[in-house]
Amino acid sequence: MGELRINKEDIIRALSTVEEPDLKKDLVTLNMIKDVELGVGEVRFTVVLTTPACPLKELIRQRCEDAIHTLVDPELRIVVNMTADVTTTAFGNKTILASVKNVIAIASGKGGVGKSTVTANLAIALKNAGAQVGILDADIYGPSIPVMFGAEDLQPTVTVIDGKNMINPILQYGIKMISMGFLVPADSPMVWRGPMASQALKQLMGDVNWGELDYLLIDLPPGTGDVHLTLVQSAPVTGAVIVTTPQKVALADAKKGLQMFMQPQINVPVLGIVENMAYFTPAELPENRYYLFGKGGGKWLAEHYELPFLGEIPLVQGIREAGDEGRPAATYTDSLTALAFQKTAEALAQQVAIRNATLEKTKRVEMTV
Ligand SMILES: Nc1ncnc2c1ncn2[C@@H]1O[C@H](COP(=O)(O)OP(=O)(O)OP(=O)(O)O)[C@@H](O)[C@H]1O
Repeated sequence: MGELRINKEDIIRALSTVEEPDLKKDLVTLNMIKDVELGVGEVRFTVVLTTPACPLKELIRQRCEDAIHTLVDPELRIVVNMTADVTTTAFGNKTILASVKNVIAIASGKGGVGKSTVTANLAIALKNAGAQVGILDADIYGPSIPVMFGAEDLQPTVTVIDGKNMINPILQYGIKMISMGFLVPADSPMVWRGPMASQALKQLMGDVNWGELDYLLIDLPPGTGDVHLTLVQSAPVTGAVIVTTPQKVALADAKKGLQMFMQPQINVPVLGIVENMAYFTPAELPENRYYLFGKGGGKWLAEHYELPFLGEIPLVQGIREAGDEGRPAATYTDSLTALAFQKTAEALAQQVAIRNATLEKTKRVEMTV
């Protein structure tokens, strides 16, 4: 114990044998170990993860403890403080969304597959893990985020910053949010809404006082259209998530959605697929699963395109009711539904971290068309 005269270098050497399972480098090389302090019979240090929603948190902690016990002293008391500093590749000469670390587009090919529901609940799950999260509801054809968060009667306020009018996002359940619904009248004709939508999206990215965010989730309209192009042309998008149901028709449209992001001129990494309404589970029989829309379609799509499968969300009455009540299901943290969203959010945060560690910086898409 104390008389072995352990020093900080011994601890660092031991921790440099612990590999970050996703990033495939050791924790010391990745600069994830901070504040090593030795006391009598005890060592304390901090592990700075790449996301607070890291699904490997406990595994990493265990491996650190094992390495020190094996290589330094089997008796040493170890106190590991796990924190996170969310990574980004978007900083630099970025002017739009300058304080947002990761812009994540949530898309679906087909309408009504639950894209907004998934966006709302992933945001809550990421926030519950400790991240700073915002939602930009860019779904011009049915901006449902305000209703899902019970915010439909709220109006954003404006603050003047450096002589410029900035819109303050609405804060509900710890999520900063803004919606197209606040800017584009829902009853305006479709032909107007198209060009207005692109303009409004630029405004919602550029003129909103977002503050510092780890993740900004953009709820896109279904399909592939002007709003999608405006997004990738105006802001560096970290990656896209495709939401689908297991149904054949939804999968066919989901393919179109993901192919759009994968086009060489657009080249936004697809972070993964979420399968919503994967199976029906009655509240009174949570063990029973009924595959109403077919089984495993989302997983198949992910495998086919060699993309990560982020998770499956059951079809449950509670999710629909929570959405209608204005309080997303993931806020009821002890439910099975919240667990499904938590797992999916962790898988998403993990893919963002891997993407930031391995791929090149996000760029705005330059297009001449
Ligand atoms: N897993 C689920 N379980 C139960 N109901 C769900 C689930 N996912 C979505 N819903 C319900 O399905 C309806 C459509 O969902 P949502 O509005 O999220 O879809 P969307 O894909 O965003 O639609 P849009 O085409 O309007 O953009 C909503 O009433 C929602 O509450």
